[in-house]
Amino acid sequence: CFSSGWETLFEDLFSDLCPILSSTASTINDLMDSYTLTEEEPLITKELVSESFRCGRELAREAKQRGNKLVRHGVSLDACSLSLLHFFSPTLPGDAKKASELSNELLSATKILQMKVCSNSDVTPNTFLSFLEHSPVRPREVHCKPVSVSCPGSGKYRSYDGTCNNLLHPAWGRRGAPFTRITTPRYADGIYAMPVSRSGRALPGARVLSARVFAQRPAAPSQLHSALSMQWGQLVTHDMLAQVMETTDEGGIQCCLGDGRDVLPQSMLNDKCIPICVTEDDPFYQQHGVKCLNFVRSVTAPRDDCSLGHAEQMNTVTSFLDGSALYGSDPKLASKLRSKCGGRLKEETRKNCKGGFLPSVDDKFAVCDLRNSSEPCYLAGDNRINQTPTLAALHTLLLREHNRVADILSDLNPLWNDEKLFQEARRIVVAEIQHITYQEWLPLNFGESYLRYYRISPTSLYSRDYNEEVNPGVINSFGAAAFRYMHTVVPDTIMTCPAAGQAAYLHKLSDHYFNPGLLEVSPDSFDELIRGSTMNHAGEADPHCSPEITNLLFKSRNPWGLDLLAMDIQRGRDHGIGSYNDFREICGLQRAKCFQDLAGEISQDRIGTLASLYECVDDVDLLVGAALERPLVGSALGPTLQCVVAEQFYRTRVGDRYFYDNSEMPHSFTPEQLKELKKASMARLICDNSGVRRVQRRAFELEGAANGRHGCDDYSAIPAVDLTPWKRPKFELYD
Ligand code: HEM
Ligand SMILES: [Ca+2]
Repeated sequence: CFSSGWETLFEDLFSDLCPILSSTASTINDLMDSYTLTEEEPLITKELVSESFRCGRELAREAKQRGNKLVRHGVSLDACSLSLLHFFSPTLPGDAKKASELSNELLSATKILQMKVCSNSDVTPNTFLSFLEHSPVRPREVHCKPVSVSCPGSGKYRSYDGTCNNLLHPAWGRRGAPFTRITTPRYADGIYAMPVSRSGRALPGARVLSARVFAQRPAAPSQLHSALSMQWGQLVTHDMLAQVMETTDEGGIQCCLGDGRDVLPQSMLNDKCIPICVTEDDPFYQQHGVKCLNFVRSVTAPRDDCSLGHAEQMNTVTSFLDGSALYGSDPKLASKLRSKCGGRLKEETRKNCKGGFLPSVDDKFAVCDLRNSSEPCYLAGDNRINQTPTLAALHTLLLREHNRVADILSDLNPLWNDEKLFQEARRIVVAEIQHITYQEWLPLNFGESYLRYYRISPTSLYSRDYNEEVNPGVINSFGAAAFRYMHTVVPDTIMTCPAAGQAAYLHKLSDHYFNPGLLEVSPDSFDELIRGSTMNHAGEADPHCSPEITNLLFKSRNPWGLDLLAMDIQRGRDHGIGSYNDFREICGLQRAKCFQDLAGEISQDRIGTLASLYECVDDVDLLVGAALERPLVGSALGPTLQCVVAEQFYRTRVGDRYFYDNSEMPHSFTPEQLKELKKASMARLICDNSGVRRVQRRAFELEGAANGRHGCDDYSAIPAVDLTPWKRPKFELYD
């Protein structure tokens, strides 16, 4: 198939996989020359698959070496670049890095095989990919780990990395798993190339969409939700998913000239770069002469069986809502976070402060944006911990809760050792996180009656809904599009409030990215920050965002920053998320044939905006189209986003064997214990773990006539979880 006209195939290959790899063309030529097919042979032979894999491996390795070489020649993010902050959080552990490299090899192999097969027959690229989905093709040379997960032990407690939750499919939901999908991906070549419009032309730029759709009006404050509700949402996100960007062995990848003046020339561009272009008439960036925002593709993961096929991105944390942001998603980090005494997590004490603080990270300047080394920078189970002070404060609250629970358990059962105390405290805190999320946070944000109707929130004391056929893995479109709509509720300020009745301070969010110093300005700072988040308004859930995130994200000391909404749109494309129309269809709405068909869900002026930006209704990105839908009653979301978000939280509950209210499992809580756990609330977490003494009963909602403040000692208003049911008979060590 490569004997005639294959030079043009290589042009395609290079533009899709490694656009600037022309230097390696000769290597590929040699490799391809060895391909010959006879009429009698089947279209995809074992030899052909092996050759494609060998060739794909070669290509991927050359691309990697080229990336490293570019860095050695000075194409790298400099130490004070704000784009570097975007890379602060994600670092890939060794095993994940290996998996990502294998995935790049498999993707290149798939591309080569596709080109080979399609140019040699009348098979279309899409038919080829459907064939691969239905009859997995796996190169013999590949060695896959996940298939060999073994599950020893009684399994009373969750593993750290999520393996063995599902005994039939022990790899489901694990750290490092590929995201799952509910629609066909929209890659231009069906495999990995960035999507284009129906006509084949480029889609509208992500920044143009962000500026025209999301930033065209100032964001309004919510009249119902407190900033704490937004913060819990981000914590839930960080528990369930983390995509990380590709890096070279030397560090973050640079795609723009240092000061954002332009995209790097092709010859200097890493093939994982997908920079966000800024137009000359940009309402904000034009005054700073910025034309390029650094952006890099997400790390991909091989399929569980290492077969060929389209790209699937890697979830680097456990998909379960299992406290992994607090405890870590891998045993090594989990062990580092433990004090190994009394079942406690490591904490640091501060002069004149009663409560503990998260431990300090080893290399503060590598992950925080500090002025000097005396400022705090924390270590937690999730490496995005230092992104904002309110996120760090919520982590601290949970750390304190774990240690509080461990201390009480230790008093109740003095013979329990560190391991038993730790695992039981972890089990209780994870149950509290699940309860607060499913009974308090989800209903408030997405509508109580809807969630009950679709059995997303459990209704009776125990539930018997665990289903081992339900994959708890995070759906790609949930993480790379739908749930990111909640970026619209990020307020532009952080509030600290000395005490009820005293004047509160508002701090600009953009002055505090990657610097959690606000927690420790004075001995009362932590309490002031927690009190402030219960009093500050979240943003309204409408398609308008704060400039603090659309112009000034991670700005550090610069006059401009990144644009989170543009990043969300670009990320959706990077992950090949299906179009808005694809999702309308699977969510039970009519597929629109023209823009006007959207009128049932989207107002006329917003349809006009979409039509002015996109060539064709099929081109509309999921996040952009769905964000413009009228919200459902009681929910922040319109029908399409609601469908994706609800599907995810259904899977997260029903696909988790350890979900806190599952009955009839060896690890189920007793009825007395479960009744206590169901008293957990955000307000009680605050009361038990901070110096805040008065708080509204429903802390995710602002204080109001129907949600007055109560003293923390008012246990009928803010019930406490009584841990007495965990007391075991004196001589029973472990059950
Ligand atoms: C101050 C508040 C927040 C900031 C600064 C922030 C920032 C970010 C950043 C920088 C990313 C990565 C973008 C990329 O590279 O693609 C991200 C991803 C994401 N955010 Fe937020 N976010 C905030 C709040 C929230 C909230 C409240 C939610 C939901 C309730 C949320 C949901 C998500 C989701 C689902 C992702 C994708 C995560 C992943 O794939 O790793 N974020 N956010
Ligand atoms: Ca998790």
